Amino acid sequence: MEVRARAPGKIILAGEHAVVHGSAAVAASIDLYTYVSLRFPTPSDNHDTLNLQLKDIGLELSWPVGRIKEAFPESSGCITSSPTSCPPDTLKLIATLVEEQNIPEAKIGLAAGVTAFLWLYTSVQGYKPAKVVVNSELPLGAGLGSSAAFCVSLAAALIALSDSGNQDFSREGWLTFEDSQLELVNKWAFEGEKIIHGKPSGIDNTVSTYGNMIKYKSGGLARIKSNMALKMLITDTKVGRNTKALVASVSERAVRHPNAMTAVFTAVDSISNELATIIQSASSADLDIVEKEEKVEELMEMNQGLLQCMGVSHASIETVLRTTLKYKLASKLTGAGGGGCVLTLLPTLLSGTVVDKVIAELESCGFQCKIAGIGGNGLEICFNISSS
Ligand SMILES: Nc1ncnc2c1ncn2[C@@H]1O[C@H](COP(=O)(O)OP(=O)(O)OP(=O)(O)O)[C@@H](O)[C@H]1O
Ligand SMILES: C[C@@](O)(CCO)CC(=O)[O-]
Ligand SMILES: [Mg+2]
Repeated sequence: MEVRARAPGKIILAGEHAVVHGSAAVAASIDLYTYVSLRFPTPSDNHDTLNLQLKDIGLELSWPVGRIKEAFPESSGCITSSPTSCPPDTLKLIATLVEEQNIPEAKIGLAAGVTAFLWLYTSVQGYKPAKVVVNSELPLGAGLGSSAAFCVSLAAALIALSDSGNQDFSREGWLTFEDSQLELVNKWAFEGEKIIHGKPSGIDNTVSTYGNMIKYKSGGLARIKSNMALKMLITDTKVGRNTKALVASVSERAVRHPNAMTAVFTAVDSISNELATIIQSASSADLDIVEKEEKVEELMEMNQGLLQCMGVSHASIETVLRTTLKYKLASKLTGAGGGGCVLTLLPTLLSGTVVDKVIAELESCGFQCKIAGIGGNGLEICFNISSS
């Protein structure tokens, strides 16, 4: 028996970072997925290892289950239904298990993801031997929510094959979870995100779990029904960054300048709320659509200015902004910033020739552009009985 889970990445249209400090943010899923496959060996396989293959980085890690039990004997694998944070002592014990794998220095940023894997795996499945394979269509660490898609798809695969999973394995194709299970997956994924991000708001795992478009504020989620065909160009600056460090740097700035930063976060809150209202409002004529797009562009520019105030822009992001502005197009960073990806709104009436030109100019700077589908399905799972 094998289960596969897939969870989408995301773009944040407004409100990143400020959402960590209580402001509203607007996010949408994109049609790029992370896939996790989970398979338990049959008794005749005689395997007693937990094997993790991270295909995107060409890394295969393996732990004898006895070694995991010895390192942290308290995990029972029966707490599936009550997601809990990894206690600091356990985090240290897991860190030794990760260190023993001698992950190459160049890939050390991945250690947090592996730690999150071990916490989620042992919490839901205990010390069962298994083979877990991860691969993704998302760039890792580029602002498109790869960490959340990783945690959501992993939590879903683990829960689907847990004793309380209640799944009908004979159903075929990609399936959705029931609401109660989606909620459970989302909570476990949030615990994984805490290990990777330090202090996540929960927006990334929530939009990856539920898909579509959401407005999110301090744990509260409102689904948005878009009345606009938003077309976004996503430019990956290819400058690597780390969400945990960027989130921490904004918090430090907020401690140094509490009044100014509170004003910045309040302004972002208003931008996100206005953006959500515009996206949801009905439009009748072409003119109306143009007006709405112009407002969205202006709000994106204002949000970008405030992200600069927070200190999370980057020279590469500024290059994208300058380049797209030459074509009168508005852009903002998406996700944690510091490099990573930038969004540019492509208005409905923009000619294909202009789109081609702007992409060519951005790519001549060494950036990579794509137009992703926005607002599709969230988490889905698929069973493969024949591989038992
Ligand atoms: N497919 C994957 N395989 C292994 N590890 C992954 C994978 N996807 C994400 N990760 C883990 O997530 C980390 C990247 O998360 P990070 O939060 O820094 O960036 P992001 O989620 O892509 O961007 P953002 O949080 O700004 O949306 C990686 O270093 C790794 O630990
Ligand atoms: C930077 C941030 O706001 C979004 C990262 O995609 C962090 C978070 O909300 O967890
Ligand atoms: Mg992340």
